[in-house]
Amino acid sequence: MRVLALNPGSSRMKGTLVERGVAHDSASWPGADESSDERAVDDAVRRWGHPDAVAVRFVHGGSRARPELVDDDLLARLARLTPLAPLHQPLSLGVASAARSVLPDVPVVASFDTAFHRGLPKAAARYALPRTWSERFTRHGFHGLSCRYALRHTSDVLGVHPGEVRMLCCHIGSGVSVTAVRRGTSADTSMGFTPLEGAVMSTRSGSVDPGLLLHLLDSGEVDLAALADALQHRSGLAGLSGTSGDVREVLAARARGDRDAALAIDVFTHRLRREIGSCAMSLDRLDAIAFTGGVAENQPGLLGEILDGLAPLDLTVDRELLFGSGDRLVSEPGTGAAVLVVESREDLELARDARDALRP
Ligand SMILES: Nc1ncnc2c1ncn2[C@@H]1O[C@H](COP(=O)(O)OP(=O)(O)O)[C@@H](O)[C@H]1O
Ligand SMILES: CC(=O)OP(=O)(O)O
Ligand SMILES: [Mg+2]
Repeated sequence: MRVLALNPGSSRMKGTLVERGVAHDSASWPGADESSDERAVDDAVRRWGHPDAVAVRFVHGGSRARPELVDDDLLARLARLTPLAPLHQPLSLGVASAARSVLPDVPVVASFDTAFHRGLPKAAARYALPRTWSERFTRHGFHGLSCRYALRHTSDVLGVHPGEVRMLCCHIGSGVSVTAVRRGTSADTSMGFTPLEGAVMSTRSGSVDPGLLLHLLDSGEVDLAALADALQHRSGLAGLSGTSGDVREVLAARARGDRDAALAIDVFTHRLRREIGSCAMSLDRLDAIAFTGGVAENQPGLLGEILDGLAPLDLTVDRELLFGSGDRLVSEPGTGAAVLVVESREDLELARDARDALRP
């Protein structure tokens, strides 16, 4: 089966043609409005021909545990989740609709980041809110397709069944999250009801004292729309450094001696280590830590800074391997938890989901 896997990110849309589990070619297109979605799908078809299926990554699937075939009803239901993932959901809805109109005879399958975290124990999934809220508004977790691939890859490298691996998956891209994986599922994760919770991100704040948010609203400093805009688009590395939030720009500014950029990186790495430390406590032992996502894959220097601050985890990282390229084990063998850098292959997981969803 030839699957066109589409992964709309906040900065760009990535597409891959996957045939029988093997990625043939990938491309990316700038996002994102209706016409650019159609252009991207048109371009993918021109490059790679008609696929047998299209798979689209949706960050938020609510409580859905499995991929689903897209129809008008599903799109309408997923559109209701847009306020919970405003940087991502509209892009996925847009490109799924574009795929249906460009390829009317081809099935389109929606895959959900949230599905991997369906097994979150209640202790990790619940917020300590009044009962009527704590049952309705639970922690979902995101970057699930990325975690699933990282688990698959890590268990291959370690030579053990995925169900036996106790690991952390640290996804460091525009969005940043840490997930503890046990028995093949999520034991805890840093993102919550929305992909705004947890670590500091490119433009997202990550966790902020809810008391501060109440104060900002109550004091009239901002209204709800301005607060949402600030937390989603103008916080994180962008807010602290005064750049776009692209890690490359922040690191370049720090190298020029910019103090705001240096502080932004310090806050980013500090808060990420805190999430790593707290997720590690959900595991009875730590076999591996996998680092994945655009920043982890391309910025070994910054990854080294993060790893340098993880002394209590007793990791032994080989600097030469760290500064290598491609998927690699960067820890010294036989010295505690394995440390891996893994390319985020959400595209392969998307294709797998499409095959599963369409299997007769
Ligand atoms: N050499 C590089 N190439 C691409 N992205 C890079 C590179 N170095 C750092 N990055 C960072 O990776 C981020 C994108 O990561 P990615 O996982 O593709 O994010 P997303 O899927 O959320 O858009 C960019 O914000 C950028 O800061
Ligand atoms: C969930 C999320 O933040 O995804 P991304 O890193 O692709 O923006
Ligand atoms: Mg991504």
